[in-house]
This record gives sequence, structure tokens and C-alpha cells, in this order.
Amino acid sequence: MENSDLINQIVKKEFNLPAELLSQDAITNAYYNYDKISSIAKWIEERIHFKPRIGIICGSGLSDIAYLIADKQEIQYADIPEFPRSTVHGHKGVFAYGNLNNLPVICMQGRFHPYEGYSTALCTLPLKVLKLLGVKLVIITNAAGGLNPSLSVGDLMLIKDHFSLPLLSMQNPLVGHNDERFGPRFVPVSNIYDKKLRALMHKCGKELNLDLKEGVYGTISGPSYETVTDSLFYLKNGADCVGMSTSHEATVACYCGLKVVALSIITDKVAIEYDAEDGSDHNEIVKIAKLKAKDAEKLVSYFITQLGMDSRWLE
Ligand SMILES: O=P(O)(O)O[C@@H]1C[C@H](O)[C@@H](CO)O1
Ligand code: HPA
Repeated sequence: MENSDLINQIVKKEFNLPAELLSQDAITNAYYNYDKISSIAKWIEERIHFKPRIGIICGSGLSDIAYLIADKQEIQYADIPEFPRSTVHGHKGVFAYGNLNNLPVICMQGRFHPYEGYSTALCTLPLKVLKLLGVKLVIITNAAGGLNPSLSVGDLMLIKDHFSLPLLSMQNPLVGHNDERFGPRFVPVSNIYDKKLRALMHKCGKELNLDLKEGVYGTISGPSYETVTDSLFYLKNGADCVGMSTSHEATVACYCGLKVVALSIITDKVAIEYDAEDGSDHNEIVKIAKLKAKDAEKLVSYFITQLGMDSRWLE
């Protein structure tokens, strides 16, 4: 059977309508239903023989976080049946797993972005897989452009909330079929970036003598960067930085009952004046993220040690 026939058959069963009438997220969520995602998780489980408790998503240029894993092993996304592929420079397309400071960790060296052509539901498929593998908490990282003039290139910013026009305007990964085994139809997201975990992260930052900032992550769909007017709009509405990922991932993690903590590395200053030079360049962003990643790695490593000191964090 042709793939398009199969998709039409699945969608027809669920909605009794042709796929052409539905949004991409609805089609993705009908196709990647609980059973399909369970079989992906089972495929991985059978190969890794390992039960991770912490998931880490590495942002652009931040994949070296995985080298913190002492006995690191890998599984390529490309080998996993029906799993998407990473297509962006700075995103390897590998699950790295093993123990990090004695806690079982699985690290995504590579994420999926809506601008690659994936629906937000497909971009967040890995979060559902992580949930089924046994993960309780995810640490999400990203490279972001600084909007707030108080942020400098190289700063680390703990995310306290997000403001996402794509999520507010139907690029929401939870659109369409809902399976209560993952989470509820309507999801409260006002404490998505867990307050207690943020306090723990700040404590870690202090003890490591790091100047950890805190702020709001603004999301655009990309791949074009923001215009000056876009940036001013986000800044005036409370965003401190801007990026192209994280908010849909955090939404699905929260929906699945995973605890979320998220960090941005500020890799460039976004133009907020009409005659300013536009410095946004992806190769430069990856270069800066790699150069400045050491502090993020130190912080994540110490944070995981702290999580290990109280079993309630990973319940
Ligand atoms: O995957 P992240 O969010 O770290 O990557 C950022 C946002 C875009 O994907 C890209 C823009 O340069 O870097
Ligand atoms: O300036 C930016 N804009 C959007 N996404 C980004 N990711 C890193 N820097 C940026």
C-alpha cells in the first residue's frame, strides 16, 4: 500500500474525512498514535537495555553536553523505524545514553524544528518516546538571540516562561487526536518551567559562581530570523530572547507529565533598532554556542548531581 493511502486510511478511521481537510498536526497525531509511539519506544528499549530517568535536548551547537556521560553509548535516529531525521547544522541526529553523575540519562544530540518541514506534533514526538522509556524530567537547551538589552552574547538564561505566536495560532503539537494515556485534552501550562526546579538551578548557578540570568523565551517559527518590528513586538510583550524551538517541546513534556527545566545560551544580539546591522547567522550562532557551552555543561552536570540527592525530583 502507498504511504499516502495508509495515512488516508488511518485518518478516515479517526475522523471519517479525507486527510486533505485536516491540519498537519492532526494528521501527525492520528498517524503517530499511542500504539505506534509505543512500538518506537519498545524498539529503542530492546536495543539500549537501559531505563533513563532524565532526558536532555541539546540545542544548536550544544551537543557536547552528551560528553558528560561517563559510559556513553549511542543510537542513530536514522536507524529507528519511522523516526524523523535531523537536517540542521549543529544537530547530529543521535540519542546518547548512559550514566551522568550516577543518574541514567538519555540525551538528544539533535532536535526537530518546524521550519525543517516537520509539524510541531512531529517535532515533539521524541518527548512522548522519552516518556514511555521512563524519563521523568527533561532539561531542554537552545541557542537564542538576546532581545533584552541587559543580555549579552554568551549569557546563560534560565527560561521562566515562553511567549509563542506559533503555539497561539494553531501550530500547537496537541492539536487533533488525544490519547489520555499520554495526557489530558486541555493542559494547564502556567507552571510549565517548574518553579522549584528553577530555584534549584539558581542555587546551582550560585554555587558554581555563574551569572545565571532568568527570562522569557519568545518563539518564532523560522527559518527566517525576526524583523526589527517582530523583535520589538516580542520585547514589548515580555520576551527577553528569541528562538525557534523549545516552547512546543516544553508544552508536550508538560502534557505528558514530565518536569521541565530549560536553558538558553544567548548567541547573538537581535536588532531592535531599524538602522542596526543584522548579525544573525546560523554558522556564527553554532560557533558561539560551542565556544560558550562550557558553562552550560558545568551547570547541567552540577544540577544533575543535585537531582540525585533527593529522589523526589525524579518521581
Ligand atoms: O535548536 P535551537 O533552538 O538551539 O536552534 C536555534 C534556533 C534555530 O534552529 C537556529 C537559528 O540559527 O538556532
Ligand atoms: O536571533 C535569533 N533568532 C531566532 N533564533 C535564534 N537562535 C539563535 N539566535 C536566534
